[in-house]
Amino acid sequence: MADIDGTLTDMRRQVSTDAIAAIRSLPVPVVLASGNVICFMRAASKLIGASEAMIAETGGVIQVGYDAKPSVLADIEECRRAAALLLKEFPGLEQLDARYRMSELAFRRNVDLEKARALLAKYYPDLEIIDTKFALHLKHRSVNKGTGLVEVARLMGLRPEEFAAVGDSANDIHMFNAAGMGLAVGNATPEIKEAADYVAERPYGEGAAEALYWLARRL
Ligand SMILES: O=C(O)COP(=O)(O)O
Ligand SMILES: [Mg+2]
Repeated sequence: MADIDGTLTDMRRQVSTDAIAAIRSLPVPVVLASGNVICFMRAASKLIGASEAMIAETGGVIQVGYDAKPSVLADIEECRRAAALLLKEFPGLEQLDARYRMSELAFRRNVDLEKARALLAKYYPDLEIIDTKFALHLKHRSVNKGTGLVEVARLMGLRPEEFAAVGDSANDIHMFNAAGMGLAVGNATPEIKEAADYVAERPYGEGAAEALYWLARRL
């Protein structure tokens, strides 16, 4: 399982050719797991050479098979109602690729996160806001990359513990917990490094390649 932004990419979201080469060299399928929308994931998986199983919208959407129908695992309507409240309270808040989202909503990181979280806790306790360092995600607490991994593993006929996960930030913690092994890139947050079995010395895609080659030596 590989996170995309901040793990295979740099902060400009440009993918690392080192990370792509490492993914293609692995003798096991690589499932991309991201906060990105499913149409982006489908194209990214194909171009990178990852498997046909994908986790999008931080576990809210999964798809196994490029031409399969995506499974939407959380109801976006409650997120829409909460977003209307947040947009009223924080007029500068900017939504990201709203048209393509099916289970959660994403925003640019230009809001007072603590105030937004306090408002959400009061009116929408089943929702949370996750900061990935690339975007804020307004999502159901019931789904995450860990629940996505459990479901994708089931569909692939594998156990979640048979997976290793590589990631960088807050929305990767549940997949670290569900997978058998967690690998952090050098730029990962302290929380992710703490939860990892291996912490790469190098950051971003170079760190992902380093971690994946370390993993390959143990397969
Ligand atoms: O969509 C984001 O904000 C981050 O995406 P990621 O899960 O690939 O890091
Ligand atoms: Mg990331």
